[in-house]
Amino acid sequence: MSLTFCGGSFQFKNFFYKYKRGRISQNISFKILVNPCIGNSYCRHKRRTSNALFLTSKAQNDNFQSVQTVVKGANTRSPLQDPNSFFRKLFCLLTLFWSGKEKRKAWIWTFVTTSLALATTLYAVLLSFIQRFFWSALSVKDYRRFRNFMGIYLIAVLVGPPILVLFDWTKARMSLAWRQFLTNFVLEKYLSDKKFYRLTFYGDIDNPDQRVAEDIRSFTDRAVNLMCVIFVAFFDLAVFSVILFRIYPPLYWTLLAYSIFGTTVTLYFGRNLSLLNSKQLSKEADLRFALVRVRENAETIAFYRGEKRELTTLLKLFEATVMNMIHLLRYQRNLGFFTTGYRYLINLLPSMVAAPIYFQGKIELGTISQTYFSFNHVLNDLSLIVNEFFSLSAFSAVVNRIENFLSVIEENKTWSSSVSSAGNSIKSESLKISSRTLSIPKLQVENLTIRIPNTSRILVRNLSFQVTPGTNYLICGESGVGKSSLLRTLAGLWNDGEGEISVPPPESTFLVPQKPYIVLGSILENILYPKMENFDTFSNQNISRLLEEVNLSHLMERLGDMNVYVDLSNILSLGEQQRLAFARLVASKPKFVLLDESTSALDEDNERVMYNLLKKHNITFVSVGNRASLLSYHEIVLRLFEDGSWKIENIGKANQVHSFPTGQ
Ligand SMILES: Nc1ncnc2c1ncn2[C@@H]1O[C@H](COP(=O)(O)OP(=O)(O)OP(=O)(O)O)[C@@H](O)[C@H]1O
Repeated sequence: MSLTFCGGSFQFKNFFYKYKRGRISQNISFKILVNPCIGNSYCRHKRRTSNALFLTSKAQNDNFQSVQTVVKGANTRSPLQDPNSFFRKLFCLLTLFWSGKEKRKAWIWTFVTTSLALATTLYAVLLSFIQRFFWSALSVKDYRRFRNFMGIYLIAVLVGPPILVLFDWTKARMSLAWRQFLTNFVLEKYLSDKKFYRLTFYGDIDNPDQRVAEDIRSFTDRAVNLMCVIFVAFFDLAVFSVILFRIYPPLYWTLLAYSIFGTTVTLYFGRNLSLLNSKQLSKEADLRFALVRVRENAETIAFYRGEKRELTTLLKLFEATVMNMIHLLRYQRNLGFFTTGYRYLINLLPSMVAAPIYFQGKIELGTISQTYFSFNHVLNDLSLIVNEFFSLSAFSAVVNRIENFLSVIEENKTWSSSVSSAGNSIKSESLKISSRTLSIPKLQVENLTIRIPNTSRILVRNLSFQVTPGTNYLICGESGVGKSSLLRTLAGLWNDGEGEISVPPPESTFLVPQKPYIVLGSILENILYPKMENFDTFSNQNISRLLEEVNLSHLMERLGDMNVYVDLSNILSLGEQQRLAFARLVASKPKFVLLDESTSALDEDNERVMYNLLKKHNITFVSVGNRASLLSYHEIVLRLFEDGSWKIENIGKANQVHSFPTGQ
C-alpha cells in the first residue's frame, strides 16, 4: 500500500524530513507530500493518483495514530517501487496543458501535429509500395512499367518534403505554445504568496531559475517529439505489421522476438541513466549560478583579489560537472555498444530470413525491397525504447525536476495565508504567527515568539508592543540577535514562531532593506517600482523634486533623461542606492515604514535628511540599527538580547538622548 501525507505543519515536515519515503511494515510504505493546498488543481491530480491519502493538518510527536487516514485504495507497492510513479508525474504535467485554461489551444496544436504525423506515416507507406513496384519493374526489365513508376516516384518525392517540413514546424510551434503556457503557470505560482522568497530563504529547491528557463523548454521539446514518435510508432506498427505479415509471417515473429530482446537489455543496463541526467542538469545549473555570482560581485572580488579563490570554486564546480558527464558518457558508451550493434544487425536480419523464399522464386525483388522498408519501420516502432532511450532518460530527468518544483511551490501555500484581509484573523495551524490587517496605520504585537527555522533557537520570546502613528521605534541589539528577523516577521516574511501581529494595510506599508533592490530600468522605473502603472501620475517636476529631496539631483544632470535605461546598480554608490530607495519610499506614499539599516551607508547629514523627509511626510517608522545618531529620530528603543529577552525604553522626544540605554 502506498500512502501520501497531506499537511502543512512544519513540525510534521521536519519529523518526516529524513523519511520522505520509507516503509512502515512489510505491506505499507509511505511517501510524504507535505501539502496543505487542498483544493488546488495541481494537488488534486497528485491526490487522485496516489493509492492512499493521509489528510492531516498537524501530526503530534512521532505518533502515527494521530494522523487521520483516508485510504482510497490498496496497492501492494510504494510509489518509489511503482514503475508508474514517473508516469504519474508525467500525467500531472500533461494534464496541466490539456485541461488547463489554454486547453483549446493545446488540443488544436495536438490535432494539427498528430494529423501531420499521420500524413508522414501514410506518405512512408505510399513510398514503400511505389518502391516495391519500381524495383519489381526493374528486375523483370519491364520498361513501360518502370517509366510509369518512375513518374509516380518523382511526384511522391516532390510532394513529401512540404509535408515533412510542415510537420517539423508544427512540432516546434506546439512545443513553444506549451512552453509559453507552462512557464506562465509556473511563474505565476512562483511569484505568488512570496514563494520565490521562501524557496530562497529556506533553500527548499536548487536552481529554480534553471528549472523555469531551461527545464521547461527541454520538457516541452522532448514531450512533443516523444508524443509524435509514439503516435507515429503505433500507427506505423499497425500498418507495416500487416504488410510484413502478409509478405512472410516468420519474418514478423523474428522481428518481434528481436525487439523484445533489445528492449529488455536496454532497460536493464540503462536504468541509472535518468538519475545521471538529472544530476548533470543540477551541476550545470550550479556552475552557471556561481558564474553569475562572480559577475554580480565583480568589484568586491577584484578588491579582495579573490580571483584565485573564485577560480578554485568555479573549477571545483566545473570538475563536478565534468565528472558526472564522464560517468554519463561512460554509461552511454556501454549502452551504445549494444544499441548501435542492435541497430546494425537490422540490415542483415530481413535478408537472412527472406532470402530463402526469394531464391525459391516465391517473391519478387521489389517485395524484398518492401520487406526491408517495412521491417525497418516495424523494428523501429517496436524498438522505441532502445532508440529513444537517451532521450527518454533525459526527459524523465526534466519531468522529475519540474514536477518537484511544482510540488514545492504548491506546498508552500500557507506562507502568506496567515495574513488575512482587513479585520479578519486567520490562525494558520502550521505557522502559528497569525496576522491581522488593520484599517489604520498602527502596528500591534502580542506575545510574539520568533524561532530560527528548523532549529529550536528562539530569537525573541513573548514580545508585546504597539506602534501608534507618530511614535517611531528603533530596534537595536548585538549582531545576530534577531533584529532583521523581527522586522521580517512584522513585514510578513518570517512565519516561524507564534503570537499575534496586527499590521497596517499593505498599501500603506513599505519596507526598505539595507541593500536596496535596483530594478533593471530607468531612474523613473526605479522610483515608481513596483507600481509601474503610476507612470502617468508622476510628472517630471515631481520626480525632479523627489530626487532633490533625497540629494540625488546630480543624477539627472549625469544621465540627462530619467527615462533612459541604465544599469543603476553598477553606476550608483551604495549610499546613492539607499537614497534612491528613500525616493521610492516617498513616491509610494506609505503611512508606515520598516527600515532595516536603510541608512547604514549614509553620512550623518544625509541620514538626517532622510529621516526628516519621513517626518515631513507624516510617515511612522520602525528602524533597525545600532548607530547612536539614529536615536535622535526615534521616540522608543526596543532592545533585543541574546537569550530572547527584550526591553522597551521610552527615550522621549527627538534630540534629547544621545546614547543607547544599556542592560536589561
Ligand atoms: N534563513 C535563515 N535560516 C536560518 N537561520 C537564519 C536565517 N536567517 C537568519 N538566521 C539566523 O537568525 C539569527 C538572527 O539573524 P538576523 O539577521 O535577524 O540578525 P540581526 O540582529 O539583524 O544581525 P545583524 O545586526 O548582524 O544584521 C542569526 O543567527 C542568523 O544566522
